[in-house]
Amino acid sequence: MLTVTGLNVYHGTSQTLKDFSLTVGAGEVLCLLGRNGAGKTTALKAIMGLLPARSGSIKLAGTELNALPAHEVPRHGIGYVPQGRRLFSELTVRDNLEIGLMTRKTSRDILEQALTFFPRLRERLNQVSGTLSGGEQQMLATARALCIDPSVIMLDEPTEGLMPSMIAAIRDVVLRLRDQGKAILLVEQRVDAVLSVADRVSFVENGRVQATVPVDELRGNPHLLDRYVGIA
Ligand SMILES: Nc1ncnc2c1ncn2[C@@H]1O[C@H](COP(=O)(O)OP(=O)(O)OP(=O)(O)O)[C@@H](O)[C@H]1O
Repeated sequence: MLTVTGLNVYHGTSQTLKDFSLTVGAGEVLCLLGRNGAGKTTALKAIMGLLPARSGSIKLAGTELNALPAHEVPRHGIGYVPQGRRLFSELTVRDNLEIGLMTRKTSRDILEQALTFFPRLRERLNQVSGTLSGGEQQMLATARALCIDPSVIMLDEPTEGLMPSMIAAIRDVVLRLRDQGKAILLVEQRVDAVLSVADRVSFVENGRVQATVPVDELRGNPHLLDRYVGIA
């Protein structure tokens, strides 16, 4: 469904993505795992058109997205939950979700569907989003991404700083979305979280995907974790 091929991205003269390639299918969770600075966030930003790629291809269901202006990319059905959530913190929960709806002019039914995943948000629609707990803010950022009715959802470290019960709640949502046939691209540092949610894992090192393995294979090969993330 989403196929990224040979992406090259620079920050100034420094090359941060080198021939970066991945593919994630409908009903699949692909996790990007790698050390700090490996290029995981850069990859998601480049897919969203937030960073220009000098070369390479980003295809969603056969449509080329590379070089589209950033505001066009979500309209093709890629939902993005950035690291740090990037909510409009002065606005209410409802307003943040409305902005999601406006992005792709999706119907109110989609908002209702998104809220079925997050009953806590439904109870707090009129609350100013900056006053939500960290876990609730993560839920809102995810719900906002769902408001564009995406076929692909990309989440950048969604469990960062959350307590275990919230981490479990986010994992359950990711698995339910996968079971609904969404393609999910997840950047996640916590190996336990990766093992519990991923179908396949792509190891990112120095701006490249060095290896992609099914998660079952990873369980039997702790040396891969040691090599690419320094933990076994
Ligand atoms: N705006 C920028 N200007 C210059 N260099 C940048 C910029 N943003 C990122 N980089 C560099 O690009 C490289 C990849 O960064 P990126 O944030 O993609 O890594 P990451 O794998 O997501 O790391 P982390 O796990 O720490 O979030 C790093 O060396 C980083 O310093």
